Amino acid sequence: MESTIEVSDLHKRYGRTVALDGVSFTVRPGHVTGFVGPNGAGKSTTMRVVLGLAAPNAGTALVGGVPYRTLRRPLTHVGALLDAGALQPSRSARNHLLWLAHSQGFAARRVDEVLEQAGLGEVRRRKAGGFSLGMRQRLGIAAALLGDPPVLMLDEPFNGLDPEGIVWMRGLLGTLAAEGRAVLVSSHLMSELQHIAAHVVIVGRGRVLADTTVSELLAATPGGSAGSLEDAYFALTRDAVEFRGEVAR
Ligand SMILES: Nc1ncnc2c1ncn2[C@@H]1O[C@H](COP(=O)(O)OP(=O)(O)OP(=O)(O)O)[C@@H](O)[C@H]1O
Repeated sequence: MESTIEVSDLHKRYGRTVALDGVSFTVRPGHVTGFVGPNGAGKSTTMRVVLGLAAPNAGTALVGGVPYRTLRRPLTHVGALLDAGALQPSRSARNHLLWLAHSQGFAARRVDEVLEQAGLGEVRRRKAGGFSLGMRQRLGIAAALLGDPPVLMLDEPFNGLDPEGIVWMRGLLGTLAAEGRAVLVSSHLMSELQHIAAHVVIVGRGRVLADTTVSELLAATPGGSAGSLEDAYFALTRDAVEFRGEVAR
């Protein structure tokens, strides 16, 4: 199976709100692709469409060349972190993952492996409801890794992580990409993405503003390769900001 996410001319409306207005891009294996844009640009909607959680009004979204809903054991194809809060608070971290693993026919041994990989080995029996946001993010990552998928799609994985967690996440994303996986990561933290992403897709108001390598993007920005991804981002999104105050500098 190809390790790719391909979205093609996606359109999505919520009532009178246009969330996606013709979004197309491909996420390829072997590197981290950063997915960035102002609040309301359409990043989460795109990810939800890829996972079949939202139906587009037009366009297609494929994982490994096929629609998500046709995948027989989806967690072995794509691991996703969309909403780290979406868990049953009274379940322990381990039971949360066991429940997921059971639904897809994975062995309990795999649950313990991903708990260790996510740095949750010591708290595996604690109730997830008492977890900090950073620990929930780690649990979400463990769930995403459960099926050893060739494609990963992570919405704001750095949210709530402490400095040690940020360094850990950076290393993990790099490793997953180096293993040949396709890794799509949305983040508002440009400095983090500059560390880890080789490719970037920038969206604004439901449209793709740039789909390029980070080095090409920097070369085309005033300041050149010495500049920052943040400067390139602001130059591109200046006119596409929904809530201007939030990115004004
Ligand atoms: N379920 C929904 N019902 C109504 N409108 C929605 C819904 N989901 C998203 N939208 C709207 O669609 C647009 C795109 O939202 P989306 O959450 O995809 O943006 P985003 O880029 O992920 O933003 P953020 O950076 O704030 O997470 C916004 O205007 C948002 O208000």
